[in-house]
Amino acid sequence: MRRKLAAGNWKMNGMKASLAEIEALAKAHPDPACDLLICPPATLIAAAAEICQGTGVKIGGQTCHDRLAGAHTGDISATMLKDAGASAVILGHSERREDHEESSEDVRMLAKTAQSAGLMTVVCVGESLFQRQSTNTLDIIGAQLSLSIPDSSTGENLIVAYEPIWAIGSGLTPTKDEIGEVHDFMRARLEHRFGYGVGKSVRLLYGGSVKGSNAEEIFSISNVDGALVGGASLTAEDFGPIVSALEKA
Ligand SMILES: O=C(CO)COP(=O)(O)O
Repeated sequence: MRRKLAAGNWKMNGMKASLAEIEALAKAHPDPACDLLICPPATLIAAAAEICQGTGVKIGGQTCHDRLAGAHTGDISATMLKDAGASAVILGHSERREDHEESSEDVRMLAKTAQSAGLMTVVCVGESLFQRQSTNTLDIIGAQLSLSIPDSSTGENLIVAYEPIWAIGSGLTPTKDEIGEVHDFMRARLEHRFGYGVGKSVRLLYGGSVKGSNAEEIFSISNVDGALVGGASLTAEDFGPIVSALEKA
């Protein structure tokens, strides 16, 4: 049985004062029936990890470099994330694929390095609106999956997040059938590539305008093992109802 996961991606949001939200989340869910992960900006990782020690909340990074150390000004390595107390890292988010021109091949290198450093990797895939309207979405997702995910992946070090780019921060969400179609397809692809056991154990998250009001419906979809939440993960008040819906799913 895959343990469900509610993950929050704070993106470039959050100051020291925002650590109170993580503390409140941990307090509100002292013994959560699902895994909880918050990925704050890098500046808050060490302090957040300290606060979360002994709680059900884990802390993650939002990206890392494909080398573990060296002359790379401004970058952060997987081992640094680990050293700061992170146990996971989001890789290949569409905002990084676009803003930093990260290709799927780049994402695979990052994931390979992060996995070798002992981090859980949350690899993001998703189609643009243009791709959904003009081509076969499953072809896009299939190509991203095969190119972005390293062979070193297992059920313990890989999570895949399906985030349709047009649903991120837009208030738009795909229909239940559309999400189900992509998640069933991703499950079949992973089983085909890694074998039934590993393919079955990789958790698949949906991301894109998840809120307290639509969480229950999204979590009822087959092969949706949780969510990667942006805006609604920034406060305990908004994230709490999503966590509660997942605990009940
Ligand atoms: O990009 C996302 C999470 O990584 C989703 O963001 P929103 O939940 O704000 O749409």
